[in-house]
Amino acid sequence: MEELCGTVERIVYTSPDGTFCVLRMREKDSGKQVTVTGSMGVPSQGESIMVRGCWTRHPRFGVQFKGQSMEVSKPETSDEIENYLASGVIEGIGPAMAGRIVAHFGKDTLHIMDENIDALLEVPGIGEKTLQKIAASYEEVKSTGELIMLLQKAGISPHIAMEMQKLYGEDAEEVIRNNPYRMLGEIPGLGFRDVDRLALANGTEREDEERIIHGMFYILSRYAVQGHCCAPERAVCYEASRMLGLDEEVLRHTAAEAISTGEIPSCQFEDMVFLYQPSLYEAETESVYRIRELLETTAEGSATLAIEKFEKKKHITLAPEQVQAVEAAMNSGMLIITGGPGTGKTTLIQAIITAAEQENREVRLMAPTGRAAKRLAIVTGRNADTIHKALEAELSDTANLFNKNEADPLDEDLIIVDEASMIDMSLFYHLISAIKPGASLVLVGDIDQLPPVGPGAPLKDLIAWGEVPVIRLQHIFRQGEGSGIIINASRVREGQVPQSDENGEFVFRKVSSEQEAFQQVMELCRDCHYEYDQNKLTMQVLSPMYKGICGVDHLNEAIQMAVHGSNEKITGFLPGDKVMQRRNDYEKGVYNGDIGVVWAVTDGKISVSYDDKEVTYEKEERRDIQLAYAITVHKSQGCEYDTVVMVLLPTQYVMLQRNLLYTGITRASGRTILISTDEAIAKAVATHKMAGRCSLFLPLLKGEALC
Ligand SMILES: Nc1ncnc2c1ncn2[C@@H]1O[C@H](COP(=O)(O)OP(=O)(O)OP(=O)(O)O)[C@@H](O)[C@H]1O
Repeated sequence: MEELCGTVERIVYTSPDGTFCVLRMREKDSGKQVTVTGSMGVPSQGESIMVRGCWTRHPRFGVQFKGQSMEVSKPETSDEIENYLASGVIEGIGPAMAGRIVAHFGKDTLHIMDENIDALLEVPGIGEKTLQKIAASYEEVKSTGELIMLLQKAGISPHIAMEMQKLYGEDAEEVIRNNPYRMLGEIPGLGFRDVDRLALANGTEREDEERIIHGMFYILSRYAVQGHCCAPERAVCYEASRMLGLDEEVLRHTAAEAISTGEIPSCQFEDMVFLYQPSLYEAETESVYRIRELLETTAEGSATLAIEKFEKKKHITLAPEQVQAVEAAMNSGMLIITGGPGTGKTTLIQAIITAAEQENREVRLMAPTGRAAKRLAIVTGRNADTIHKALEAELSDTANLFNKNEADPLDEDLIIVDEASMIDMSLFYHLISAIKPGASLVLVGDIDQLPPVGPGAPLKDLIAWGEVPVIRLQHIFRQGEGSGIIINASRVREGQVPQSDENGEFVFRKVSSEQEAFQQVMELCRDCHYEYDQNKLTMQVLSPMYKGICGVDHLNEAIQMAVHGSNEKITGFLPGDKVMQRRNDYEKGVYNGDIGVVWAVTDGKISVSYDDKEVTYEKEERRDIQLAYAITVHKSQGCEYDTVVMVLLPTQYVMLQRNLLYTGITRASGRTILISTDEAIAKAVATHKMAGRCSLFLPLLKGEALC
């Protein structure tokens, strides 16, 4: 073990649970910049830290210091103090002001601020008002000092101390000593492992019941990240016993009690007990009741006239299954329409809208992602929202609130949701809870695509149940442009290897190595003049994974260098970079998956031009965007591009699945170029079984599970 001291210059990456980070640190002794990684909590930019750990060599990123634990120390030298003040930790002091203060007081700055903060008035630019702001904020920072020390011993960032101070005030320390696990879900960014370390260091017993129960919920949350709604009790107890360092018997005993009191929700199926996180339990069990209610709704509407009107207007004749779908949408409480690209789903949505309006029924259109909602709005010429927006969701790190719900449902009589295969169990529950009595729901999707990112696969389960009317669209209507892609999509769906077509709409470029695949992608980018804005937005490179030579991270790095003609890796964003929004931001009006081009980077602010608006990101918001020259197939779900370049390689073996290949190649409307090996494609088309998702939604619908 070595100790490394220095100042944090940049936080490069923080894991979503706030435990792991990658940072650049200016080492105190050598003055060199070093990369530090590790699960040791996340410090703030500008802070002085001491990290214990060892040097390692990362295959791609080179030499790094792998930290095991970290302590944040009070800044001492003038530079350290300036960095600390410039980090924004104290309200009213930014980088320029920090420079002026330290230029005036040098390394006595913090001492002077402790003893006589009024002296700051001597610094040019600080008047009474600013002084008051700084003094109040500094007082707060100081009063959290002890708390910071307490947290630091458990390797937790000082930022968490501020959050705790805000929420619990002077009771913060008491919470740590007497009820630490309540902080989970109350303090954003604090994960179970952090709280557990803190709790154990402050007197919580290893066998403490709260510790065991929250430990089990943590294990269940890890299952949820992998797509599972619940998990077998035995598996959860086994994993929790290992994680908590306790005997499995102790775990089982506590679990049995918590299950009997309902503290840990559970269901029984085929002689096995399955455990849930409370929100997913509610979602699976309550959805079953809501679906039964929906199925009891029998609207009585006629579609005949509307169909005739629609056919005349569009100059087409609806196929029998399309007619059946319009009629079913008018007469049932719930309907599922599934079909691949070009099978007439959008046409059907339009026909259903015409029929509903003929019956004076108000329609609401939605989709799970902002991109999909936008596309739906364009093709139907009507307003379409994300499901979250329609349900007036207020999302935060610690809670999700849906203002449209059973008590205050949506006003419309017919809710049509496109891309429904992307809806996870929780969102599905909130959606059907917000449908008013007597209203109907039509879910439209392509069941052969990837399952939702979140836990569960409700559309698939509902189809498998067999009680909800399902219309399967099989006939491919789209001819001409893009049909080569559709034919190959059908081949993949049926387990056959795709083939290049004559029109060049679907090109299968066979390669024999990862390196060759990488070169092909780079050549294509060059040939397609990927550096020009126009082409950047119409062509999209897709890869199944982030890691590897042909992973999204490396491709983005390489394409960014090529676009800017640089021989060195570029850090951050430059004007001209293609970027993607990573979360829904309703205030800015940009959504997860929206793609734009950076047009200016000034004072750390990044201005991005999206197709219909321009958005500026403050320095601290830069994590909301990422380079998007290449994106994952999962991220591309619900999107459509002119040209798609997709790589699929044997090294990405966990991702070699039929539905992933299918989803990737069907993202293009004009041209798909697939870069792969015979071996990888053969494996992908043959791997049909979705990685199993643990959920009792289907048995619950069938009445086979007991809760
Ligand atoms: N009954 C029909 N007769 C003739 N053409 C049809 C019929 N239904 C749909 N089409 C045409 O087929 C094409 C594809 O239909 P549509 O866009 O509705 O399919 P889709 O399933 O929504 O496809 P995608 O998912 O790729 O957007 C359109 O040009 C549409 O006008």
